[in-house]
Amino acid sequence: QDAVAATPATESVDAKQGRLNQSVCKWCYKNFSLDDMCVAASKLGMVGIDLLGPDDFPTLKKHGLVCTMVGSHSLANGLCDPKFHDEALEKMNAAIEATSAEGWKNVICFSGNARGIDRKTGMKNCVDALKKIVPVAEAAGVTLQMELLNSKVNHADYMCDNSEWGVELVKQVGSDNFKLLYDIYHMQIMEGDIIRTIEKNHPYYGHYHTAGNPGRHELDDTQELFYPPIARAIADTGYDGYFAHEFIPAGDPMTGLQNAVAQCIV
Ligand SMILES: O=C(O)C(=O)CO
Repeated sequence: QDAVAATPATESVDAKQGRLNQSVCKWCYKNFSLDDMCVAASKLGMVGIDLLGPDDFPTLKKHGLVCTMVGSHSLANGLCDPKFHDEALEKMNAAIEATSAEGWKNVICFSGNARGIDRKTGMKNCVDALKKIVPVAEAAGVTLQMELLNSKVNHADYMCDNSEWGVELVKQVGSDNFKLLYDIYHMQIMEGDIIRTIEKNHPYYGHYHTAGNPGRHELDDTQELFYPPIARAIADTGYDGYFAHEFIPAGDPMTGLQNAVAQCIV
């Protein structure tokens, strides 16, 4: 059977059989309650759900799941622009506290949009903000993760839109508690060369997101990324963080999720 072909609904899929700790983003399943998503994630052997906040934590815990990436500040109003520093840092602080209280690991952050700020100045602004908050994250045992997003299709003007800029930022911040969220869909759009890039930069990547490209839908054979070897390459780096699916289902949502999980059991 082809690796991307649909797994028969009768066949059970258990992510725990593979090396990657799989997770899923709730925002892609707007018609499902969090309770229903937790049931589905547990059934597929996933360890948790991405991009939620403290109000959602009791539901996750009821199902024995973790929040694999906790939300914080706005994506467009981020750390490259000093006018958003106070608001972003306040939200990151609160997210770090809530995450650490559960013994969980990750809080997301964003460069935000450039709004005319050049990349060198934007990096300095990000470093200034991160140097203030990274000690808080270190003390809490939490990793802040800046997401790499495409600025071509979905997030025009977003500054942290390529690995080279992101990796340089991680080097300048210089803490194990600040890494990049490497979104495979977004980076396929911006730079491609996915497996080689992961092999080269994996120490700087602390979290992964998936989706098919083009379209940001299922990891099926209508799109160009072949996920089994990508997942294998990530596992082969010795990665022990989380690997979260973040595609918007075009077909039956739970069939698509089951197929995605099955392909990434490596
Ligand atoms: O909003 C997006 O495009 C994201 O990938 C957030 O994780």
